[in-house]
This record gives sequence, C-alpha cells and structure tokens, in this order.
Amino acid sequence: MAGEPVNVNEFEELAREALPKMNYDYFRGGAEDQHTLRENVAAFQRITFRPRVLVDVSSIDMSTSILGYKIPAPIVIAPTGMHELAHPQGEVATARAAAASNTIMVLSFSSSRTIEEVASSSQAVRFYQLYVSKRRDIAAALVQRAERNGFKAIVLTADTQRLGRRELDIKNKMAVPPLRNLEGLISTDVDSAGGSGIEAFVAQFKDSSLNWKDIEWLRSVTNLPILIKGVLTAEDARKAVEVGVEGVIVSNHGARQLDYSPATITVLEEVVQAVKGKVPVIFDGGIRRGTDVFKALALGAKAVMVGRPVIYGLATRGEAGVVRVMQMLKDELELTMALAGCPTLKDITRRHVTTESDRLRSSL
Ligand SMILES: Cc1cc2nc3c(=O)[nH]c(=O)nc-3n(C[C@H](O)[C@H](O)[C@H](O)COP(=O)(O)O)c2cc1C
Ligand SMILES: CCCCCCC(=O)C(=O)O
Repeated sequence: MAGEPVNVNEFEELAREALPKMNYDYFRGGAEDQHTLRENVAAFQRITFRPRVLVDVSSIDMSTSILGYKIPAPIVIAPTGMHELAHPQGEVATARAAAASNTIMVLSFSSSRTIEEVASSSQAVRFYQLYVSKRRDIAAALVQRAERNGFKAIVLTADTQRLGRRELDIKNKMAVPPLRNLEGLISTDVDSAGGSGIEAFVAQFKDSSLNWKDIEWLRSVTNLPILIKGVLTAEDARKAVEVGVEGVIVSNHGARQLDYSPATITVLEEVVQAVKGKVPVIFDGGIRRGTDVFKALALGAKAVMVGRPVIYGLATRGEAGVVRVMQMLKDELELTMALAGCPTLKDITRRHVTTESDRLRSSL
C-alpha cells in the first residue's frame, strides 16, 4: 500500500504484508464458511443515519464511564489472544497503547505475556478475560493473580465451550505459541492430529460443562465485578441479569465460533431491551469506523470493543500503531457526532439510525 493508512481498514492491508501467513490467517480468520465474519461488517453498512441539522456542535464530548472508570471515548480494547504473533512486545505494547489512549484494555486469557508483565508495564485500566479450565483451581488462581495485580473486572467468555472450526488454522496446522500465564499450570503440548493445535489445546483444557450456576463459583473466588461476553439473545441477557453479573457483552467472538450466528449489530437492540438498563451493555464485532461506533451507541451500547483493528495496528507499528488505530476511530466518531448533530453521547438516540428491520416494518 502506498503512503500512510488513512483508515483502520488500511491497517489490515499493512498487517497482511507484515506478518507471516500463518499468523495473519489466525488473526483475520472466522469459522467455517465465514458467513458471520462478512456479515459482522456488512450489517453495519445496511444501517443509515437520520442526522439532525443546526445543532451547536462546536464542542463534542465523547467521554463516558464503564463500571465507574472514566474514558474519553466509548472505545475499548477487546481481549484477543497471542499478541506476540503480531509483534515481539506482544500485550505489553498493547497495554502501553491503552494507557496512552486513556482507554481500557481487556487482557486475554490466551495472552502471550503474563498478567504481571502487563500490569507492571502500563497504568491503563485493565480487565481480565477468563476461559474456565477443567481444573477449577487453575482458573481461580489466574483470576486471583489478575485481582492482585490491579485488574478491575473479570470478563467471562461464554461462547467458547469448544473452539469454532477455523479452517485457515486447520490448513496451516497452527501450533499453540508460548502462553506465559499458563506455564507450569496447563500444558500446551497437545496432539493436533495434523490439524489446528489451538483447537486441540482448547478441547484438552477447557471445561465445556460450564453453565449459569458456575457464576456463583466465580463469585466465590473473586471480589471483582463480572461481565459475561458472548451474549446474542434476549433469553441469555435476562439470565445474565438474573444471576447478577455487572455487565453484558454482545459478541459473537469476531465470528470465530458459531458460523451463521447473527451479525452482532443486528441483535444488539434485542439484548439492550432485555437488560432494561439494569447493567451496561458493551458491544463488539465488526467495528471498523467511527460511524459503526455511533450506530452501536444509537442501538443502546454503552461502549464498543475493538478486536482485529488493534492487532493490525500492533502488527504494523507496535504500540504506536495501536494508538493510531484507536485515535482514528475516535476522530471518526467525533466527526460523525458533529455531522449527525449530537454534541454528547446522551444526544445519540435510536431515532438517529434506520436499521433493516425499521425499513421492513415501514414497508408492511
Ligand atoms: C485473533 C483473535 C483472537 C481472539 N481471542 C480472544 C480471546 O482470547 N478471548 C476472547 O474472549 N475473545 C477473543 N477474541 C474475540 C474478541 O474479543 C472480539 O469479540 C472480536 O475480535 C470482535 O470482533 P472484531 O475483531 O471484528 O473487532 C479474539 C478475536 C480475534 C480476532
Ligand atoms: C490457546 C488458548 C485459546 C485460544 C483461543 C483464543 C481465542 O479466543 C480465539 O478466538 O482465537
């Protein structure tokens, strides 16, 4: 690509050029036919704006807070695994970028770097994402390490009872790289039977019997607030509120788990309505533009998380690349708010967007 990237999508092209094919495929890939992967982005493109004019937008305030932590814009770093496959400094660089951007980083269970290294290298507010292992004492120990190291919340990923079938990883015979948090706790030495080592590893360590009753167990091992990641239906949103979690994350895992799950933006409103404002609803999946962030907020999200674009920034320019990606999204959101006539996040309403279902309803 000639010249500097001018938007987040262009970072993907640069990352493709910079990374070994196996690593790039791991980051970009989705499950099976990758239908949901395409839809996560395409569904945003079918939502249009109902902008208001002649509003004073000489000053735009994008600030918000999540679980009491103030951030200058509602854009947070999603948990994504194995950042050393993108850059030698791995999650240390990402965490520094989160601090420089004054945003929250959710550190993945499958991070290349340790909880301690990440904590000591950055002042960013950090949440810890958990996969629950068959051996509960190991999961509890990881949660407690995160808590001791100043992480502020646990994000329990609920959509990964088993790993989705990622055919790029199978073709590449993707091996599990070093996952330093797990050293001495869980062996990553697995027989991949000539397929994806990551899939074999997850099948070996992950407790696929995890269920709603286990939230009580998680509560018993930590004092941190708990957010459930991977909610796509009103039924599960109501369950999450019922079991008393502090937040719900609408996510289909970046379309890497169940293919033909809905594009996340198409189910956000259903979840928001079911939650009835009792806990914050955070959104991820397919955010590539500030306009996407605005659309998610208009449909009721408190904030959005960004996965692949952060990795592409990291792969291309390390810490500075992540900062640039976050800044681009922030700048685009600011402009979108100005052009839509919304000087603050509170001014963004459901009436500012037209969705596919709105169009369908009005054509009946
Ligand atoms: C390469 C990659 C690794 C991921 N690793 C994790 C993970 O370890 N834990 C988790 O809860 N979600 C993981 N996710 C899902 C993200 O948290 C997030 O839901 C998704 O990336 C959002 O979609 P986006 O990439 O379109 O922004 C991963 C996603 C990608 C692309
Ligand atoms: C190697 C441990 C689990 C890897 C899975 C990370 C992940 O969630 C992903 O989507 O990839």
